[in-house]
Amino acid sequence: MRIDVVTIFPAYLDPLREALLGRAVERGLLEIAVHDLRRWTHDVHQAVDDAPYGGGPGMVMRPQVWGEALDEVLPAGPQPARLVVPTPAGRPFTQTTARAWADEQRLVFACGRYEGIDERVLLDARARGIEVDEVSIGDYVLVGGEVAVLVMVEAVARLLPGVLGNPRSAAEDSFSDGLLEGPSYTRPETWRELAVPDVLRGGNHAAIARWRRDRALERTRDRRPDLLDALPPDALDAADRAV
Ligand SMILES: N#Cc1c(-c2ccc3ccn(Cc4ccc(CN5CCOCC5)cc4)c3c2)n[nH]c1N
Repeated sequence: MRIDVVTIFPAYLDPLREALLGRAVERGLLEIAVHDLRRWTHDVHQAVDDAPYGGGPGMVMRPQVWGEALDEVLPAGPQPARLVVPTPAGRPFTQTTARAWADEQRLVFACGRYEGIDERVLLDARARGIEVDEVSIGDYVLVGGEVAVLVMVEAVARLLPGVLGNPRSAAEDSFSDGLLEGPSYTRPETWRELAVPDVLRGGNHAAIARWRRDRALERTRDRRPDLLDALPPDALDAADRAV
């Protein structure tokens, strides 16, 4: 997979060169290119924004600059590419979204700032046959799209073959069975007079699996009852419903 990110703050994306993602790039499992949007300005001030038509708070990012940038980064023509535009007004970005995008050959992320990008940039991209997803990573307001891109790139990249050391991790993700994962423990057996639950120290794998599912059900019911409501009717058996 190749990922391109267009931003006026390229350094915000430096974390993509670190740790797991950095190693995946070094191993050729993933290509990441970050582009400074100001490269496509032509004025001495490198202006990327202007006042909004119709008035209102803040500034809007100019279509000309974005148009030239995306013409170069995401040229027209038959290519399987998806343009992702983070925005507070976007559809929710979820694990389902991440899984779908993990099958793409190319993802191009457009990081807005100010009050966002002139709508015509998205209309023009769609008119050029490009899939455009406007997505939000959560119900809170950020200052720009860069942090959202870090979140989304990590969520997608960890699903790519070979990126995670243990492929089971992605397969057994929290949300993979529709539930939050329960508590985890490691050595020592007792720490500050707090002991690891006995069941986890025994060898009864069926009992351990049952205990873990019970804790996941309890946690999901307590913290995310909406996930329980979204489960298919046959997702919970009698033992689950007894928790
Ligand atoms: N993903 C994601 C995000 C973002 C996000 C993503 C991309 C950009 C680009 C610019 N911004 C700043 C911004 C703030 C507020 C508003 C709304 N305005 C409407 C008029 O009244 C004032 C407020 C618009 C733009 C961004 C924020 N925030 N939260 C998420 N989950």
